[in-house]
Amino acid sequence: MKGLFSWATVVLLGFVSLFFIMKLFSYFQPKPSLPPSPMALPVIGHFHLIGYRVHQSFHKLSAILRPLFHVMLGSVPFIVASDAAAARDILREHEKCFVDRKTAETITRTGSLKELQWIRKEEVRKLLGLLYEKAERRQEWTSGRLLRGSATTGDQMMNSGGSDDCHGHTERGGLRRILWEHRSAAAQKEGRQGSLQLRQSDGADPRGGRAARKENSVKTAVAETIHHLRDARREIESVVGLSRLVEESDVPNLPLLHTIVKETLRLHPAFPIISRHSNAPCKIRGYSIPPTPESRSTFGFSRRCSWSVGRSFGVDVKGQHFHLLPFGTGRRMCPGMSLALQLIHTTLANVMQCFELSIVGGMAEMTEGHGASLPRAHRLVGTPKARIKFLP
Ligand code: HEM
Repeated sequence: MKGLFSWATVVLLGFVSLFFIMKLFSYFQPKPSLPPSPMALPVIGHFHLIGYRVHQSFHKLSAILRPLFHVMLGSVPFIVASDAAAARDILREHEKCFVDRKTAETITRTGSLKELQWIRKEEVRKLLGLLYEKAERRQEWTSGRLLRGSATTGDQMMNSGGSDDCHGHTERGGLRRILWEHRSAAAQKEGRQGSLQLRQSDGADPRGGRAARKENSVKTAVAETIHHLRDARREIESVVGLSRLVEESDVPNLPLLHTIVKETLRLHPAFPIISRHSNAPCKIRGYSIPPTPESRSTFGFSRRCSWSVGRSFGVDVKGQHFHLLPFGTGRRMCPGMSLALQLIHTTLANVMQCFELSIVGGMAEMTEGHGASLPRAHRLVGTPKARIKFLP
């Protein structure tokens, strides 16, 4: 028993001295000067400061530590940029260091968007058909259930056009086929730019992720729009009239609709945190950023502008203005942006044109839920009343 006790003491002393020797070594190693951070706890780092809604936790920290700070998620440093200038430094000035992300490859070609317009039209009509049905039966509608169909359009476009299945459940359909055909050629190219781009996407289920993002944006836009329906509808009626449905080609002539969508993306970004890995050491604002996982939050700076119905506030959502980056920017920005914007605008315009929507309870509850694609915490439940009937 006595021998066992002395062995345990020797092992324990060994571990303690190893710990102190390692500490001593690390003390003399040159350290990168990371941006400031709040007080960290041993082992867990800053996990105790991060809540369910990670972007909101970053936003709170950025009120004290803006514009650039770091948090330790366990032993992993996360650099967070929380204003437009810092985001610009990272995403434009040092873009080459932050183009990395993990896993699956995806490809996009701008021409395909036009070719596959029929799918989007079909999906929007399906949604309108469902709403007409609900209106006739005087049933309530739940945004989640109604929009699930249209949210799969992106996925259909990725797949459709395959030789044996027009809705393309084959690996070589549609954009996926284009990806297949061009992957090897594109991989050999040095500059991966132009209308054909080789990209990587994050997440274990990228298709589910982007469908959810678009679906959430349409739902939130519907909820936001309900407050500004009358003006938006007047605009649609003066531009398109009452004899036909709004088409994609009408969208550029509907500035109020654009403002509503833009404001929705600003107030409720479908993707509030965009994370990139740094693939090379770089210096930003005097801080040394090591080649480790890095992240920035669009949340802090995307809510600065004020709601302005009726006029666009001169900021675009296509990655040019670092105040508002719902689709990211640069080489790794969202390749589904044009598709998502087309769908959000036309779906919203068609719903506004055809239906009078009222929300059960009177007001839309806009509290944020949690999840990477930021769903709303409460479902939007309402009652549709048909204004004009276009479908048979
Ligand atoms: C409202 C809808 C959407 C929003 C707000 C959105 C937002 C984003 C954002 C912020 C990124 C990261 C960009 C960056 O790091 O700079 C991204 C990446 C991506 N998005 Fe979207 N997205 C939407 C819809 C879609 C759709 C419909 C598709 C496909 C059909 C799509 C496909 C992708 C892919 C493949 C990536 C990864 C790109 C890469 O890593 O290079 N997204 N998206």
